[in-house]
Amino acid sequence: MEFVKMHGLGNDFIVVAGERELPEGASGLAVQLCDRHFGIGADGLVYILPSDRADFRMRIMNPDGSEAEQCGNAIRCVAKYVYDRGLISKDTVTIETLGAGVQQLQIAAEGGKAAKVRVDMGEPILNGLAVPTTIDLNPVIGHPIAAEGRTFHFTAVSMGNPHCVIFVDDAVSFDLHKWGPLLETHPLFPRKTNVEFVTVASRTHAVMRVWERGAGPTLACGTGACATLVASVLGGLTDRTATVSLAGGDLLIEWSEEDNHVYMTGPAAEVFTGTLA
Ligand SMILES: N[C@@H](CCC[C@H](N)C(=O)O)C(=O)O
Repeated sequence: MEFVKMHGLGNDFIVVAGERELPEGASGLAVQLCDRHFGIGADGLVYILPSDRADFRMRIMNPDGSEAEQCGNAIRCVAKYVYDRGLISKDTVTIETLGAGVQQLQIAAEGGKAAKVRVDMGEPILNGLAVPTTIDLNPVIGHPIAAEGRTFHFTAVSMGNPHCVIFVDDAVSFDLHKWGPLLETHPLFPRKTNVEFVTVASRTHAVMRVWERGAGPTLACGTGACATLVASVLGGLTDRTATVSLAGGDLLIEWSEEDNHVYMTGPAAEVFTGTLA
């Protein structure tokens, strides 16, 4: 099996192309290959597949073997993979996702290789039951969530996958490893959730740290950055365009008033290629 190791701001993936469908056993393979000691090591196993609705289709498995509906950093890597290998002859590409429909991506190249990608991430889902949470409100803003004697307040956003956004005094020093897993598996989120801890620095800048569903702490989360911007706008904390700073670097996020879509711009990088015996 040929693979390419890629990343978006340090959120890293094993990317496999050439299959027609998600292979049986992909879940077990993700657990094995994503392991950082006994495998290749990655935050996800990504398959690039043919689509009858778009140029390509993406499926992504988390390191715990669960399948995610969408991944903002992986979709930029998929665009880079197909652009750099000449699988598309234009600087736009459409990619079908499991949970966020078909997305349009615009590639900015440097020296013939994709360097940055702007992704139309679609409309955020704010209906509590649709995120999904167990809360029948639309939207769910500043709702209490209690764990181990502490109560946080969260905004629920789905970008195809669920996010629980919590504003804190200092996202960088926040105890992600303690609270992340408790909130990821909280009963308010029936399909578990990604958890973002956010500090707003200015109207155009938020700092975020993420605990990802099925993956734990990662250096960046594209859908999480989109959910962060949406929650910040809903809370009146930022403008509709802002930079979200993650441990691995910055993403520019825009929530358009015109079409209600969220647009994410950021880099994608290839690290090495390999063959699995
Ligand atoms: N890193 C991602 C999100 C990957 C999926 C997530 N762990 C989930 O289960 O929803 C991103 O960049 O969006």
